[in-house]
Amino acid sequence: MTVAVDERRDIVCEDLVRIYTAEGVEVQALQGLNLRVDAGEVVAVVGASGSGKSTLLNILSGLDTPTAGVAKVAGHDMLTMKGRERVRYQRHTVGFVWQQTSRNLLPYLTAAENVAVPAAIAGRRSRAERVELLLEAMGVAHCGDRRPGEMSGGEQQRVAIAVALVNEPRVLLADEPTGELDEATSADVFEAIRHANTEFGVTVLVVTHDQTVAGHVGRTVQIRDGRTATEILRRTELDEHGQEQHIAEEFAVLDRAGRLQLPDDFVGALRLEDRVRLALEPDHIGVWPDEREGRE
Ligand SMILES: Nc1ncnc2c1ncn2[C@@H]1O[C@H](COP(=O)(O)OP(=O)(O)OP(=O)(O)O)[C@@H](O)[C@H]1O
Repeated sequence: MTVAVDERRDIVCEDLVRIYTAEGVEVQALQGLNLRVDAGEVVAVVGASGSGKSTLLNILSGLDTPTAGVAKVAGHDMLTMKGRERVRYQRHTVGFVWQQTSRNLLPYLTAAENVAVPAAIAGRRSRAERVELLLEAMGVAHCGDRRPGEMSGGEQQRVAIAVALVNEPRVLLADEPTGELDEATSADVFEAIRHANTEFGVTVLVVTHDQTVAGHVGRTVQIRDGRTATEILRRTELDEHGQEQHIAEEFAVLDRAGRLQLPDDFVGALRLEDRVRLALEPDHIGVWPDEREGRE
């Protein structure tokens, strides 16, 4: 039974911890993060600067090793993966898109050549057709013969997605893919990422501080202080007039130990601090401020 459940999960992080030690000072970048992404999902991890987003992506891409916990991508264990498995993993299992366009594309090659490079390294046949198909799918067929310096930032990132997809990865990881773009161009890039999911079936994890990503993905996970805090799930329903309604609902993440992090605005609205009163009701749990006498 457990195997069947794991096969559906392309990304599993359980109690993931990453501690950096710099000049004798410890920084806990990830403090027991929990995250699960099912095969075929598009999930965004959103958080403020310093919340641990890049640390998470570096671990999932096999560039960094966690200090403790579980991190698995498409069955590969990020804590134990070494040498040849790591190379195979980075070449075939995952595709990456980074914030800096210069990290995604080689400046002296055209878009088509950039897409062809990882395919050539992997020894793929029929490369030209695959390159053409991907540039077309990402809406940048017109950029095939241009070098990165001759394309807009948004076009470069869409070519970068094509590069990431060329070896048919199971998972696409994107770290701030719109960090250097304006809002309209960012929306195009997020749509291209979504299109990669619907057309090629790739599971997607986008890490960003850009809250507008929520409008483009099925699930947005909020990360705070190296932990996943709340989630927003989007779904589409038909109303009584047959019109599509987009519904976004916020959920708190409950970890395996039963810990729950309340959203900041809930805590602020009721001025909750230190201790709260709990009551188990038939279908919900009540949470109240601690208003015993003597408390301010
Ligand atoms: N190599 C490192 N050595 C020491 N501390 C680090 C290192 N990398 C990251 N950190 C610290 O870990 C924490 C999380 O950093 P991380 O880069 O993952 O955050 P982030 O959410 O990606 O931030 P940003 O959006 O600014 O890139 C921060 O406090 C950061 O200073």
